[in-house]
Amino acid sequence: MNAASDVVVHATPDVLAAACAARLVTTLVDVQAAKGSASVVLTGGGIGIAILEQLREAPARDAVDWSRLDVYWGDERFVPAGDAERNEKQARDALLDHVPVDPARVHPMAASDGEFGDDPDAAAAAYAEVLAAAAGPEDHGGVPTFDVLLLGLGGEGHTASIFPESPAAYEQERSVVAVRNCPKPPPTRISLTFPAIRSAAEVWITSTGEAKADAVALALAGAGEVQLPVAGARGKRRTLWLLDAAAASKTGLTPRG
Ligand SMILES: O=C(O)[C@H](O)[C@@H](O)[C@H](O)[C@H](O)COP(=O)(O)O
Repeated sequence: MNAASDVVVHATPDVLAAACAARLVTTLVDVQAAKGSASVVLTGGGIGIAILEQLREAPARDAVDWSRLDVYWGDERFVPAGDAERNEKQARDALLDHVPVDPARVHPMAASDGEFGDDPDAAAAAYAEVLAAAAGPEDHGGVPTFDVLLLGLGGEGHTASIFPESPAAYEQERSVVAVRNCPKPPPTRISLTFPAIRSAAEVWITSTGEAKADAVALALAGAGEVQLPVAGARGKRRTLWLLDAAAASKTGLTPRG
């Protein structure tokens, strides 16, 4: 864990989701003011989708110029497009279908009934090409410098779909990989790897609940990224942990105010 990690603790999951949504609005507005457009990488999972739902209802929501926002995913469940398990479907239901995003700037990972059929390796390679096409001369490794990359984490320390001791946890070359036999269903997924995650300017790790408290504490204490993948999630400029009191309960940190 790099020393530059910041940790913010909110009292409850609802306050956390609302505060993250507000933080996302102001961050994206600032980035768009500075460089004309912005990019965000979305995550699946309970808090990840709750943030999008709060963002949909946020009073300042439309301070963001949705037409100048590039949307990516950190991981995706490799299931049919209409499957309720799809992170893309959940994100569209929660937010993207309610704001005027430019469809050409929304980049979902392929579904298992899409153009690559039931071949997650081909789907992963295609997404790596999407990222490479979006990378600029100043970017490294064929991945754009995402402005904000959102992540969740599992109780055993997974993040995106990088699970402990899995092949993805050792991947240092490719930006996107297929992941099989995941302990968290559905079993087949597509995921950004650590090099891609670490291309982000800011990585925001969001988590709630006692079940995550050990993984949070271990990651902040410097655990290794193969055994505890969330420990390998860090941004080029900032790594921000956004937690509720329960997830932070073994860090000695408590909500302020
Ligand atoms: O597609 C996924 O499942 C997510 O990307 C995954 O990494 C998730 O963020 C964590 O498992 C936390 O999920 P919960 O917040 O629901 O515990």
